[in-house]
Amino acid sequence: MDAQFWDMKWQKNQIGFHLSAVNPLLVKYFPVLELKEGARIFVPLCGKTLDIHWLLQRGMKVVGVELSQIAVEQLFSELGITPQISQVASNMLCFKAENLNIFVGDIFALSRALLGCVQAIYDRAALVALPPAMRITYAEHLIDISGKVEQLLVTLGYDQSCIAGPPFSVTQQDIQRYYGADYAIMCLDNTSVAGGLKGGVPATESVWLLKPE
Ligand SMILES: C[S@@+](CC[C@H](N)C(=O)[O-])C[C@H]1O[C@@H](n2cnc3c(N)ncnc32)[C@H](O)[C@@H]1O
Repeated sequence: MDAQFWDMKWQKNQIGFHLSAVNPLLVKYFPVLELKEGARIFVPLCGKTLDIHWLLQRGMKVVGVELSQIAVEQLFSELGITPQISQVASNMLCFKAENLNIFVGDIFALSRALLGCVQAIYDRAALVALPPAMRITYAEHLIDISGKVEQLLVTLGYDQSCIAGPPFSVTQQDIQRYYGADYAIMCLDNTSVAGGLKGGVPATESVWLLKPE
């Protein structure tokens, strides 16, 4: 899954991962993060998720990173906000508005200095969008640039032999391997995906709270 793969998805509007409503799991479990109004939350691989609208309405400051400029332009357009756009690194733009910074580029090119201070991470369809070989690097990079803040993580579990990802199946053992050395990992929810994944493959959506240790 390289940049070209995701660019094509956005160009062809093949964005089945994009929910047409705020993720109910975010609404249900956001309070466990115990964030104060004005806290800054990082949404990696953010697409144009409506969850960002909801977080802003909750008084959060949101910072995201997304490869596709199409996605980010649509995000701001749907928010009804005109961003200020600046080139913040040779391979990174920043779309900026009040309480909202979205970096357009590869998360692996996002530094701690660019990201700035964040109090929490909300990962929905980010870890599971990455193939197994990239996930350890992603988890280490996320910890490195965020300073190991708490995470609300949403994953999918299913029989990977039935369909190819993304989204990829991520097990509890995987999460333990990626994050177990740095976080206490609590499973908050396991819910069957209604209708299954891509043509009905039974799948479970899980919510995890990762608390820094
Ligand atoms: C499965 S989608 C999820 C989007 C969003 N989190 C949501 O819930 O709708 C994954 C997104 O990550 C973006 N992406 C993939 N690899 C990336 C990378 N290395 N850096 C930044 N964004 C990336 C893709 O363009 C895509 O929009």
